[in-house]
Amino acid sequence: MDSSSSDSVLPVVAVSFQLPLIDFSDKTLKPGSSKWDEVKIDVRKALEDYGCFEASFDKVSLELKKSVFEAVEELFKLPVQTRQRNVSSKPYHGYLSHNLYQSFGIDDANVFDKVNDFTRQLWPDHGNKSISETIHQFSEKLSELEVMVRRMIMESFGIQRYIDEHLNSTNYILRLMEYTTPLDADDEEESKLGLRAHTDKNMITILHQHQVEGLEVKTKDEKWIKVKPSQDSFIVMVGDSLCALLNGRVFSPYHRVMLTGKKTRYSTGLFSVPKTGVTIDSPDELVDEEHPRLFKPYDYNDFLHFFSTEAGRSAQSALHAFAAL
Ligand SMILES: O=C(O)CCC(=O)C(=O)O
Ligand SMILES: [Fe+2]
Repeated sequence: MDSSSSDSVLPVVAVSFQLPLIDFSDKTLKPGSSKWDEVKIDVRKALEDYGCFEASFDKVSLELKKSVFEAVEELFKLPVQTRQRNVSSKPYHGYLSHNLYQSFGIDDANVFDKVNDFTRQLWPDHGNKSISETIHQFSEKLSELEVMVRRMIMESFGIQRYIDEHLNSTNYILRLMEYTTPLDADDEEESKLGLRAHTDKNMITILHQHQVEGLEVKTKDEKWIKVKPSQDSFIVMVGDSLCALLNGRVFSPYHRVMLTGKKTRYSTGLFSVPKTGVTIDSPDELVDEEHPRLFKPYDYNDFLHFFSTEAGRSAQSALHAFAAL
């Protein structure tokens, strides 16, 4: 979400790489269990080193993923005037379209009535019950993975006493994305930029790419790596606001989408986003001599607003330009 550019010129070629793969499907994975403590260590390490990891999570079944992408294809077949009826009171939360990219945005996609509001925007007479159910189920189940990751990371940094307050301070938006390469594209081998390099501005993002590759992530040592699509897993990624909340202890990586070939690419992203009026401020527990406070407290909406300005878009890091001390 929230694309900005760190690359003004087109990009160095990415190399294939396997991100840390962490299993969240174990039935004994409950707070307090030994499995939980084991996984927590891996989560923290991956988020410190890469700002992201691959998560296998079988609560979202293959069948449910299949239904989601059938729904996604159906939604993108709607006429453009209909797609544009997906609007939101929040900036950038509705239907978006630029160059090869377009996406729908569904606020509070883990709440059935809200998903119903979305399908009613597109089918005003009676919505679309089956699509609403599919999207709701997917988001609700996937949000369980997102909550586990946030619990683990907060426990791991010794700030568990803020967990409930923190979890209550966010809600979710689900984005359904389509990337199309024009049929008359001259060179099939040449990569085309589907989504410019950016860091996400929210807390945590959970991505899933359906069959067609394209997602690339920049490592701390500035190498671009390709994240292969996998039908069994999701990519969990840190956004700038989690980085700020944790006083820079985790890394929010630049990432982008590069398209090769002519296949249409579909992906989904579940974003946990601070609610309106929430201030992001790192707890004192995370500040000491070795870790001086890095960011001033900020209102998430002010940060987004800064990001929509030329200064925000052109900054190497919008978070640092906006909030660094
Ligand atoms: O389509 C993708 O895989 C990535 C999308 C993304 O980075 C975003 O929406 O912020
Ligand atoms: Fe993103």
